[in-house]
Amino acid sequence: MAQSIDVELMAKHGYTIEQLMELAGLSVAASIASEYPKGKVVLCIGPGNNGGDGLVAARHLSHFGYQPRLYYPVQPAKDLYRRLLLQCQAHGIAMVADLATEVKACDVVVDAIFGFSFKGAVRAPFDEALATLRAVDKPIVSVDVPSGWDVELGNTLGVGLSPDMLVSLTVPKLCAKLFAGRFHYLGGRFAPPDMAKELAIPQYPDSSQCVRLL
Ligand SMILES: NC(=O)C1=CN([C@@H]2O[C@H](COP(=O)(O)OP(=O)(O)OC[C@H]3O[C@@H](n4cnc5c(N)ncnc54)[C@H](OP(=O)(O)O)[C@@H]3O)[C@@H](O)[C@H]2O)[C@@H](O)CC1
Ligand SMILES: [K+]
Repeated sequence: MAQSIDVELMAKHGYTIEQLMELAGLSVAASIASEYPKGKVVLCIGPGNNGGDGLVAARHLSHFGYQPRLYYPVQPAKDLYRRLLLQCQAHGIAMVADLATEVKACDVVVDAIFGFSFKGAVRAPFDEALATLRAVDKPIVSVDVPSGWDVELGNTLGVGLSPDMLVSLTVPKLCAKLFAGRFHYLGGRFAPPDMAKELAIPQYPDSSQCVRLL
């Protein structure tokens, strides 16, 4: 379902993954700016497109006056991610290695580790990262799907995060029904009108990149 929306947007409507990722990441930063005061944000970046959304969000958060830092333990050689990381570095966004220490000193944590393609037991080094984040007392903002959750069934493995904010992209995934945090936002404002109608996507206010659902 989630994957088929992506395919339709790209194969049928002419979008590129770079465009979708840019709008997705911008909407994550806009959602954060709607609810959390400016401060230190640690963004946990995974190895796929969910992580790419996080790299984009970090850059926009820096423009919005936040102090983002990246925990990015596995950096695939893919050109798109390499360029997004270069852009972050050009914005002076630091990389951090010790997640447990960093989260103690930050105001908000962004979970951009896994999205809708997560499956199976969590492999290193993300097993430890998720354990650290499960114990954290700072608000966590999950991008699209709380990491460790099955996209439809939720936290069936018992290793998933319990975010304070969930930013669903395009449409909430089935697991969003189980979200128990304070803020549920929708972002990724890219569906053309017919698709928006078919998927019953809520109206975004004016020029906003995000809309609060809960
Ligand atoms: N229109 C939209 O909705 C848009 C969606 N977008 C975003 O894309 C996201 C989906 O991205 P995605 O398909 O790249 O996969 P994602 O969830 O990031 O993870 C894959 C990576 O994780 C790894 N991995 C998997 N399981 C693992 C495990 N158990 N333990 C350890 N590793 C594991 C897996 O490794 P592999 O299994 O391939 O070795 C691979 O490297 C989506 O949720 C949304 O945020 C926007 O960017 C654009 C518009
Ligand atoms: K996530």
